[in-house]
Amino acid sequence: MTITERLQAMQPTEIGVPGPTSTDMARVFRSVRRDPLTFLGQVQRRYGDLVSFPVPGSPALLVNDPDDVRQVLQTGARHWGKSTVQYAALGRVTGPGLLASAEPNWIEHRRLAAPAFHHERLTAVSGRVRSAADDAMRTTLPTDGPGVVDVASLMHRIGLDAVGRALFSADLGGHADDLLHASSQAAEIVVRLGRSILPTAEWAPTRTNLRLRSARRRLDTVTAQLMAERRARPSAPGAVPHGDDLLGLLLDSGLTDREVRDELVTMVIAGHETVAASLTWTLMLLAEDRDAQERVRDELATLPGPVSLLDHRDRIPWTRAVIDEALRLFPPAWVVSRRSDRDDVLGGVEVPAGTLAIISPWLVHRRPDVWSDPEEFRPERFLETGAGRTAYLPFGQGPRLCIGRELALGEMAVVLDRLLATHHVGLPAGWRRPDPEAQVAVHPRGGMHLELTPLPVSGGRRA
Ligand code: HEM
Repeated sequence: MTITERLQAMQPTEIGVPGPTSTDMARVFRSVRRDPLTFLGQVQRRYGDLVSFPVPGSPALLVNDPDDVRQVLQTGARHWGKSTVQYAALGRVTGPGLLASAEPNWIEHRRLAAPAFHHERLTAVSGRVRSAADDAMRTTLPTDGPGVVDVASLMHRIGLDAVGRALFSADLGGHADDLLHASSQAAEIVVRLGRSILPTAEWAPTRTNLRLRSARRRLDTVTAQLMAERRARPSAPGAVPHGDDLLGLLLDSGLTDREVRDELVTMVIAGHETVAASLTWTLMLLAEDRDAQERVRDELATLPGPVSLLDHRDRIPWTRAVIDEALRLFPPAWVVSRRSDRDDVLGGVEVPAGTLAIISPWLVHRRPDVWSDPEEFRPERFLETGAGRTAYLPFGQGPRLCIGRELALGEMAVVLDRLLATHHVGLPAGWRRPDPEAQVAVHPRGGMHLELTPLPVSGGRRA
């Protein structure tokens, strides 16, 4: 590339879409990095449904209109791939695992992993998820009077353990601290890399690169141990050689150890932070709305036994509506991105190949033209048929829809069941909602400290 070509490539491509100028961006640069959610909301309000950012080279667009979102993620998905800074940063931790990978690897890996998320499999592992919740709560929840608990940290532990037990049939107890620490460190670096305007060479001995390398090494060690332990386990006569959970399926699939490692790390990162964040916000909303909380408790108490991973589908409509509404207000995956490999049309504007589309479920879920009183917690809206569904994508849309969706919804119902059966969730004195902080998922800044009060033990309480 000549110097002139390079200079030209540094200029934003002008396609006639409004948006902030380079000067505007320079002025708000620091606050954007600290609080991207507020910034995205502001630019949407100011410039509308298609907003252009002044980045060098191909256009970068914030895409808000539900029809355009569908075009990128679903209808035109074949031409909107994942070669974006966001997924390149993630790929530095997960490798080309399911979440970060592009075709053709992706489709083969998705097919291999799918049976681990089938309904029969989820029914079979419901008890394990329940035990993960019970074990973590037993040591954390107050037993003789109200106590303030950081439910964000509790939900993290449960989320990680549940992924381990459901997908790797492993009690991650021995590895949990290491995995939690390494995956949160890796996630934090991924976020930093994803927001950086200047790419750093991977080999450069920068502080970020060194920390990333150390987190990756620890993830490598734990996943290698999980694989070795499984290979050493004698298989039952007539059974699938390495077991029918995700780890077994991957080991029997002919993938290399590196590929299996990438999928395991992907599931740990994609599967525990998101569920933990969703549960944390759900508990906050229920603490703020005592009637909604009582209604969940009453509904769950009508079931003849403990909730299973599939009950959210049709047996507990109110609890499911609460979960759906919490995911609308606080979608943990607050941004997804795609890059086009051919010209397309968004919002009536021709966009060239190479365009970056940034989609924020956080914004789409708060559209006043689709959702009435969008900032209000109103689970009833999800009991009305089809309400707002065209502008609802906590798990994404189209072919790259979250593979863990059913597991996640099931886990949320199971954890709510276990916690609300024994404790009332309330607001501590001097309560102030924590600010949402956009990391890999949207977390409450500084944790979520709620007051948990043991309920009087009733004779009819379910086991
Ligand atoms: C409430 C919890 C969860 C939320 C909100 C969530 C959200 C999402 C979203 C929005 C995507 C699409 C990303 C994109 O289109 O670029 C996605 C993909 C994915 N999620 Fe989840 N997720 C959750 C739980 C889980 C769980 C429990 C697992 C597994 C244990 C998981 C594994 C994945 C994987 C592997 C992908 C990539 C799928 C593919 O591209 O084929 N997620 N998730």
